[in-house]
Amino acid sequence: MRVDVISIFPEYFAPLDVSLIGKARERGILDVRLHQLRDHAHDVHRTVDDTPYGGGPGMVMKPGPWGEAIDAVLASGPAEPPRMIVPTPSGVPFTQRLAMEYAAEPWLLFTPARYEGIDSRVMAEYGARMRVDEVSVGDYVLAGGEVAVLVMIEAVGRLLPGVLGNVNSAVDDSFAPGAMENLLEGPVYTKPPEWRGHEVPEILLSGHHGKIARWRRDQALRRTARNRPELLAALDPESLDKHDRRA
Ligand SMILES: COc1cccc(COC(=O)c2cn[nH]c2)c1
Repeated sequence: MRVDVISIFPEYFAPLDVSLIGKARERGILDVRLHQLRDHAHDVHRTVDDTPYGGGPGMVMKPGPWGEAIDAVLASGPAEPPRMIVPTPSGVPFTQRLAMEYAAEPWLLFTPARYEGIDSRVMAEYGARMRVDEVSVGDYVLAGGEVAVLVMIEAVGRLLPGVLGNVNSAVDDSFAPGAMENLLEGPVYTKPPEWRGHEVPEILLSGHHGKIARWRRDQALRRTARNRPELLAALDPESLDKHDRRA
């Protein structure tokens, strides 16, 4: 997969050189290319923002530099354009399902904004010839979209074949489509069996896989009911068996 990122702070993406994503890049599974937006702002101050039409606080990112930067990326790749992803609080929610959809794409282009956002004509211009998604990683406002891009690249990158050692861990993710979809992960434990007076739940040491699966599902239901009750409401009642209703 090829991933292009245009930003005025390319140094924000240094974390993509380490760990899981770093290794995926070394192994050629992921090809991440960073571009400095200011290289496409040609005034003496390399200005990328200006005051908003219609007034209001803050600054808006100018269309000119973005247009030139995006054109340069498109010209450097295959004829089939990338999916363009604009991180914004005003976007559709970024979910595991969307991460899986992106993981199937050959080419992604991330355009993280600073200030109050990008002149809307940029999305209109490119939306005419490719998929442009405005995506939110949460209901809060960041100073810029760079951190949101790191979140999405990590969530997508870990799904690429060969990136995660244990392929099951991605399939078993909470929020991954399937039996446990929309349930939060329950508690996890490892050695030692007793730590500072805290014991590991007996059931997990029993080797009885049926009971262990049942216990884990109960724990997932309890945690979901406590932390994300709205996810339970979304659960299809059919997917809850008679045991669940008791939990
Ligand atoms: C494109 O317009 C804007 C405007 C304001 C901030 C940002 C940066 O993104 C976020 O703050 C964000 C992304 N998901 N959740 C929060 C982009």
